[in-house]
Amino acid sequence: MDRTFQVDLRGVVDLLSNHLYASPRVYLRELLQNAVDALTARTGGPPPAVSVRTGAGTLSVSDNGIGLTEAQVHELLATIGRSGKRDELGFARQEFLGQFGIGLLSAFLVADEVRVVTRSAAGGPALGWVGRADGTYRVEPADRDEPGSTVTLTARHGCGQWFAPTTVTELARLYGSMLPVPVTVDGTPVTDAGPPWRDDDRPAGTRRADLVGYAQDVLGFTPFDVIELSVPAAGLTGVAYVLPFSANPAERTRHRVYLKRMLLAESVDGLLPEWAFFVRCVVDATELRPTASREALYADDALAATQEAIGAQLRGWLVRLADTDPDRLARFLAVHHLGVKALAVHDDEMLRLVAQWWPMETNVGRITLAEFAARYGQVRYTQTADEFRALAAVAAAQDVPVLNGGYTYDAEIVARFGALPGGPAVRRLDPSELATRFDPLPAEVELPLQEFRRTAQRAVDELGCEVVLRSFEPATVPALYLVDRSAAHAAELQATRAQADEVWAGVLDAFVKPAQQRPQLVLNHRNDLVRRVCGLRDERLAHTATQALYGQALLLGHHPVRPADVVLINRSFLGLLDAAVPPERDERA
Ligand SMILES: Nc1ncnc2c1ncn2[C@@H]1O[C@H](COP(=O)(O)OP(=O)(O)OP(=O)(O)O)[C@@H](O)[C@H]1O
Repeated sequence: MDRTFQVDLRGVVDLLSNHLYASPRVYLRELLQNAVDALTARTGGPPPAVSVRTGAGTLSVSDNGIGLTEAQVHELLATIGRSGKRDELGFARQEFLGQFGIGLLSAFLVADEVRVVTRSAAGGPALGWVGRADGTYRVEPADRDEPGSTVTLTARHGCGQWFAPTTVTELARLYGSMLPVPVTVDGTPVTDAGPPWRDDDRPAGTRRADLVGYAQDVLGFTPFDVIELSVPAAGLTGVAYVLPFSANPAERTRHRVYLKRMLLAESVDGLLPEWAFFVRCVVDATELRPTASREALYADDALAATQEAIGAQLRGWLVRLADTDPDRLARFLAVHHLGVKALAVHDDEMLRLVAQWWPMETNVGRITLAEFAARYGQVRYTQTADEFRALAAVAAAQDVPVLNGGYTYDAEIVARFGALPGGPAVRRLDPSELATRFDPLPAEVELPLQEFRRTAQRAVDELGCEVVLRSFEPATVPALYLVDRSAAHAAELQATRAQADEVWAGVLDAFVKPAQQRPQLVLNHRNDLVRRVCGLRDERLAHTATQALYGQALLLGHHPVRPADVVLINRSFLGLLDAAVPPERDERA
């Protein structure tokens, strides 16, 4: 014989209270929702109304909706998981908020007893249904003249705070302020005229002021701008508020979502594409599905399509702003450039927007990528901010414009900009290419310095570096340490090899090709100090001074400092100190 499952209601209530819902406060939402659904189901009745009343340890929600017949009371109220809001095939019916057939159970989060007095609009007598948290119920005759239902809860011991009039009013307003039927709590209306973005005959200025006012009251900020959203396929309308402050890109922004005008939750995830962290949305949708807890959106194709559609509308706003109000766009970018740049890494249109409007750091001032390309034809950039700091001034003096690609996304954006059809030639600055622009010394200056050059070379030989004497601007820079990129790569391999075991070192050897060029220590003969060092007669001091110049150039360029470099920097520092401090006086003299 087939038997049916038995359900232990205490277990189910525990499941709901501790695992499904985040807070018992949802009980009021479920009651309001049932009342609204009952009104939706009734056609041709009196004007719909929902009234919530608070009493001593009780709360009741009345509607003049469709009501229930005796058969429905047994079938729908007393059967967990049975809902009158599904069609013959068992699908959730579009027009209703409820669908799972478990919402009423949430009343047991705060009450031991739930009493429903109902009279069906289809006729028949009024009935009372009393359900208890222990899983028993009874049906009894009751008094009620008009069709509709009143659900009354009696507070469980210790749950009185959920029945306090101020709490009830607050919750009713939170969940129900946008509902399409009037709701009152103890006679006071809690429903507004509808969503602030509704289409009605308000003058445009008033409508805008309402939208801004809503953000101020409910979200707590004055938006930079308000973008109206509409995604017909999801039955979605609403607004995206552009944040007036910068948001953390790693933190997903959460949005206030209403489903059929009932608040789903105040911080819903997954409504917008990840890059859109510069807005907070408030939306109402009819075609998106809630999860069973009704606190999040169900991640299905409809949600994915909605995400994409909202993303497109935000992009559209940005593009329009660029076309119509560049000053405002500049102000927007000053706050939200990270988000837009993150987008530009994948999206050509945003890439053009950033290139055209976002001023980047260069050694010819802050200018946009587009202007930089237009002015100089080709775009040279550094991969890191350190590299930029070390070389910007020297490159500028050689008339080599360089852009700092060290900020988040900038190097990627520059490289992608070059790859656009018709984009400029783009290349990473190769430091060794700067050296080719430095002036060689005239023969009559160079020749007498041969001896010094050999001494200097010996001083840094063990570090694999080549000493070069040149003359360049700015004269304030005494020495530059320049590594061309293939040399930098070879140096890294060498360092790894030194730490690797034999077998691994053998493998690495296969990759170590002779570097085309060793790193260069370029001494600037235009610099006064360097000229004096070149003229030193004392070979030991010249040796130490060269090592000191090497250390200074290494540190200034933020180059990696190896153990051998540390030893040398130390030695040269002490050596110079030794030369500078007068010797101890001989007391006997
Ligand atoms: N105020 C009411 N008027 C008429 N019928 C009601 C009322 N409240 C509950 N019902 C009936 O009881 C059924 C069960 O309600 P319950 O809230 O448990 O589930 P639901 O609203 O169908 O779905 P969900 O779990 O998604 O809320 C409803 O489908 C509805 O038919």
